[in-house]
Amino acid sequence: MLRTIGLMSGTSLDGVDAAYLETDGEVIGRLGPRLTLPYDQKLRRQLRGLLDRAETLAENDPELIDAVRRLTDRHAEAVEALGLEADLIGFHGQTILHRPPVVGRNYQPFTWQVGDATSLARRTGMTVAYDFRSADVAAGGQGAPLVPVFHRALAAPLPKPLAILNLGGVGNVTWLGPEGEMLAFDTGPANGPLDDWARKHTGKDYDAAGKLALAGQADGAVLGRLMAHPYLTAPPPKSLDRLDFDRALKEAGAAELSAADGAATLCAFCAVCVAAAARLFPEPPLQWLVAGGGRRNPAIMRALQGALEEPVRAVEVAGWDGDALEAQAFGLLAARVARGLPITFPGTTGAPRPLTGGRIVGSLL
Ligand SMILES: Nc1ncnc2c1ncn2[C@@H]1O[C@H](COP(=O)(O)OP(=O)(O)OP(=O)(O)O)[C@@H](O)[C@H]1O
Ligand SMILES: CC(=O)N[C@H]1[C@@H]2OC[C@@H](O2)[C@@H](O)[C@@H]1O[C@H](C)C(=O)O
Repeated sequence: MLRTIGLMSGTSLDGVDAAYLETDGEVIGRLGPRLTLPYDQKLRRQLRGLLDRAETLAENDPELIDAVRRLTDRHAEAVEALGLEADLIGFHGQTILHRPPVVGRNYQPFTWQVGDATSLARRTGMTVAYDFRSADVAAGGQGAPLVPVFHRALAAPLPKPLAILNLGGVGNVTWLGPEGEMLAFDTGPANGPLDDWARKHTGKDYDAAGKLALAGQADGAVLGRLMAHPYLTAPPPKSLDRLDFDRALKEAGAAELSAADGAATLCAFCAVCVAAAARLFPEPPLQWLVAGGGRRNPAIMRALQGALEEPVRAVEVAGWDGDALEAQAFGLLAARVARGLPITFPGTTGAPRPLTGGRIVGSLL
């Protein structure tokens, strides 16, 4: 078993999650402590600015260089705060642009995670695995989601079929079949647009406990227009950029709604996207286990249970830590990179065959 520390900076741009995990890349041994180090407002604003202009951003942009330095420092602080020795760090970095292959779209597929792996390795004295997505995109895959192989290992003892749903800035789901089959893809927007909405209408970073959304009513007309978005019925593989639905939300008239109704509509849309995802599964799951910050929003959880037939529960019912799964996943993925095991699959990213990926810096194992 390798002692790993997984580090994930998600699309919500709120901070870095760090988790300790012992694994050989296939089986999960000991799960250790986890923590989140939040970003200060300056770094959040910087990252958001980079996301907004990522299409035209130069690699030597001074704002980018400064943000990468701060981001990497915060990751090193997270490793130091865990206070544990590890053989290997799994460093996802921050996605600032994700342009996966899409049928009918004529661009060069590209995915961009920022973060300085070399300086993280130097500062922590540990070997660092990073750049988990680009080999998959280069081979024609979506480059996301990457967590399914970890979900499969974690859920090994649970009855199947099973759906594991992560509600971060974007939603992603892993369907696990009885024979170890994996089908995974991004469902649609989750907390991302809701956070933007809360920031605009309340000045807060997010709608805590869904208070704003619970005071409103989902708008049927806006929801109806959003439901017609072709992404919902497109067959997997598929994945999203954090900002992919911004134009659709504007065109559907979401901006004209009251603060509370807008929030309720966004929660309902998150649930509608998940229900649409369920129609793409080979067979219905026995239950839904929900991870990520969205499981703390009762407006989202209520809308989900209303939209789905099967029981919907936070992953804590399985004894998992719903704030840790993504970071833990990058510990396992790092071990797979180090051992030369595949990290992406036809059923997860649409890779042409199980593919290795990722790069390593530091003293090799
Ligand atoms: N108490 C809460 N009430 C309501 N919403 C919450 C609460 N706590 C967290 N959230 C939501 O969860 C979001 C953070 O979720 P999470 O940390 O899973 O996202 P992420 O890892 O950055 O994203 P991704 O999985 O897309 O990479 C916050 O931005 C907020 O919208
Ligand atoms: C390109 C990118 O960073 N995608 C993230 C994002 O956040 C959630 C969803 O969209 C998921 O596809 C992915 O993250 C997780 C960790 C994944 O790859 O499995």
